[in-house]
Amino acid sequence: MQSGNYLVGDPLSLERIRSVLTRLEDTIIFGLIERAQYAHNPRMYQPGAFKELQEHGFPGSWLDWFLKETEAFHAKARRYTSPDETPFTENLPEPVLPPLKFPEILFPNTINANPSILAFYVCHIIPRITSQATRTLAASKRAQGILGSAEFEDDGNYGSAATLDVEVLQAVSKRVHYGKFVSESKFLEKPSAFIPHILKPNRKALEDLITKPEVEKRLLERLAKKAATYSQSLDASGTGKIDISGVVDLYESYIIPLTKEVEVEYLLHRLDGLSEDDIQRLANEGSP
Ligand SMILES: O=C(O)C(=O)C[C@]1(C(=O)O)C=C[C@@H](O)C=C1
Repeated sequence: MQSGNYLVGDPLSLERIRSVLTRLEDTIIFGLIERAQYAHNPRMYQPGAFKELQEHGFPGSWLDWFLKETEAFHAKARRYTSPDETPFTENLPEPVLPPLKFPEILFPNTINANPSILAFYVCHIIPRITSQATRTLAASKRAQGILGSAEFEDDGNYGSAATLDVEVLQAVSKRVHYGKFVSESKFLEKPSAFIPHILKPNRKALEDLITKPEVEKRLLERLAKKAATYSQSLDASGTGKIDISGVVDLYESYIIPLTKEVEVEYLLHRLDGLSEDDIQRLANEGSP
């Protein structure tokens, strides 16, 4: 897998976790650059827009269908038995192989941010990153004397575009849900700092504890550099193929805030079902 082997190394070292997040940046940026070659193709995201799918008994959108089919196949190869993978769809088939034994690193939880990821991707990211491809298509259609804005938005490459959408969504999902590992690592570093705000739930205090402004600042700077570099090296014309501020905004407005939401949500449930003695023991662990 492109983003590291979950079974290798200390899974709770913050350094290791951040290196996984950094590698996922590359996967996400490359995926977006590839997706931006194609037009927006809005009908891919509208439930019922393809009568062919409805005829096959599938009521969702073209993208929903791609997610369902891709995840069904990956589930059989036991992708979703791994604690760092979260599917977008439900009722997936059982793996054909016996389960792998994963070390129990995370506190049991049911956090799933995928509905929010899918919504912001479809409503904000896709229209923004494809606007350049749409403009190019519009110019070429205009040169051929074809007018009408619907034409500009749709290049008919539904299979290629949806394949890339699924890849980007899976990478973003993995990245955001890695917030659980970040939280576990930070919690175990100093349980006594978190426990009072979990027992008397205080989201703001927990968010302040997990927030590292200097890490976020470095990340956004690195991201702008990477997007500019990769975009140029992939584009023969040298004009750059992706809206760089769009990539930075994706992280600043959606990916980082959602990762933090996952971190806080995870912490709020970190003591569920533990006895007072267990909690006391945890609280004493981080103390001198
Ligand atoms: O690296 C961390 O400590 C994280 O919690 C991850 C992350 C991020 O999403 O990149 C989120 C919150 C922090 O403010 C910094 C970075």
